[in-house]
Amino acid sequence: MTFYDNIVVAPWLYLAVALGLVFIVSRVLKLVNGLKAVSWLPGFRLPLDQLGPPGALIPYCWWNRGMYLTWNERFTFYQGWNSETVSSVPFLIGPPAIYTSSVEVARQIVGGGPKSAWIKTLGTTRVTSVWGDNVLSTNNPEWRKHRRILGPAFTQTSTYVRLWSNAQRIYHEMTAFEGWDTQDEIEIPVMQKLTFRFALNVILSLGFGVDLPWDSPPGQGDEVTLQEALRLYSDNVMFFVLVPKWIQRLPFPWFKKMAVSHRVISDYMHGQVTERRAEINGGAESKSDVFSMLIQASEEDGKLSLTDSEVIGNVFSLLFAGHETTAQTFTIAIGYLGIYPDVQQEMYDEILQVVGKDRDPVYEDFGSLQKILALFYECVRLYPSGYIMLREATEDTVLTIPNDGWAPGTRTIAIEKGTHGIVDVIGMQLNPRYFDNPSKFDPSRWYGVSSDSETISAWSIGPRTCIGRKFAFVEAVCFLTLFIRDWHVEPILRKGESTEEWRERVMVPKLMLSLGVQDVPVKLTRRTYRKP
Ligand code: HEM
Repeated sequence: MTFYDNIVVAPWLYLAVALGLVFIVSRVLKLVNGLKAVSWLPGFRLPLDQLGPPGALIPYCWWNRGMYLTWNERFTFYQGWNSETVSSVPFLIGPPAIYTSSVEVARQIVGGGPKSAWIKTLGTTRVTSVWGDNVLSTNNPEWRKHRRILGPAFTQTSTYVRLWSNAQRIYHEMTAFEGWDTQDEIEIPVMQKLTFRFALNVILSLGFGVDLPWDSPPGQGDEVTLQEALRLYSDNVMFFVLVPKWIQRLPFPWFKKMAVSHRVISDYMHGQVTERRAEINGGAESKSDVFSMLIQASEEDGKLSLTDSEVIGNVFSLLFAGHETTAQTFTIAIGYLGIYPDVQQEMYDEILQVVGKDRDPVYEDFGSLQKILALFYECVRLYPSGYIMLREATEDTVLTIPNDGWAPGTRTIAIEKGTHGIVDVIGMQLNPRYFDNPSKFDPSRWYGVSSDSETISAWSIGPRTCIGRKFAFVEAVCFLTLFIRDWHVEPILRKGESTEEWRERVMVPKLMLSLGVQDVPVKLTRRTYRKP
């Protein structure tokens, strides 16, 4: 009898080893199938999908790059693979994916027409359709209906004239309520608090027809006012979108407040739809916000009619897509103005030349304030608030990609159904093929570039490009012109800190639904004469 004959192996151990082997084989097969799905395109092989849970939520480390991958590796990622398009094939959880920093490949993934194989993923759709199907959440053919009905609100000059005057009014409300009008020097610890409120009030006024006072009082006791509810909702949109409904119903005081906010908004929105439909059918003149325009359009055109929840869904899609994105970029622009006093002076000089000191800017000045617009483009280029565009192939398809090593020409690769297509907007905006010295902050690179140029790809390209692109341009030029005209910006430095160190501390990205930076602390000094 040998030593080994005395060892008794428990049956469960056989089972565990067998299951372990089956698991390993299944993961190897998953990896091989994933590699086939992307035509063995070079790239990284990590355990998890980097954009879905749990991979996206795990901090950046050697075995998981997560959401921060495209930012943290923005100067090395594509260079490392010697290609503008690379693959990600997870071997534990998640679908195979293609990451691209090429506009030509992006056009095939996000710019496709009705026959495109690429659609928005189920996850993206779920996140953006909490209030009802809408232009942001749907795919063809429903998307065409939403886009056609929402489109006219974004092509009429009257929308932009109203946008300008409302943004101007809200800016003046902000300076009055915040006490800036009576001070010559102001320290602002977190610039985001103001830019977010500004952008929210602008979109609520233009989109919902709700004019929020800058400093609306809170409700009494358990009561939540509409203003408060809208603010709470927009500040905590991720809670409503990502937290399962049964958790939202747990009896914690803050959860209850969120539930009440949701109800207050829902009652208001449904009441408004009924009221506005009745007004329009009764022959009353329709209000001029997007909300009423949607109801009017859907009442007029039977083929394009929207249900109540689709109207509300579309109005909310504007809140969702058009508030945080612009607010983040305004904050970044203010941060950059503080870091680059020469650029700030150049912007101020343009404002003096176009608007002067004695009047407020008007919408007619928009076309002449080219440097301010260029500043906005440059901030979105370096910190694209919509930093990822995610799609899924619904059938086997092909992609034509640039040759490796930045050699001239292209090659075609087969992509299998189920593969994710990730347009890496950060990578695209730093691609040296499109931008000289791409890491340099230089608004002048945009001087003379037409506002419909495809170089401005951070708002997407093709028929599904951002519907609020011009809206963002107009709002930005109005806000930044008023702001730079009135205030000189400096960073608030810590003791012994240099501006460069401030930049390294503050202009560090924070990724959520959109890309922003850490809290931006700035000091403002009045440029203009203060009325006594
Ligand atoms: C800095 C400002 C902004 C940036 C960088 C930005 C960027 C983008 C990007 C990249 C997309 C495409 C997303 C995708 O296809 O996956 C998009 C779509 C969209 N954006 Fe914007 N956006 C901005 C401001 C706005 C504003 C102000 C509004 C509304 C007033 C808005 C409304 C929308 C809507 C509704 C869509 C969906 C369009 C469709 O699918 O047909 N955006 N935006």
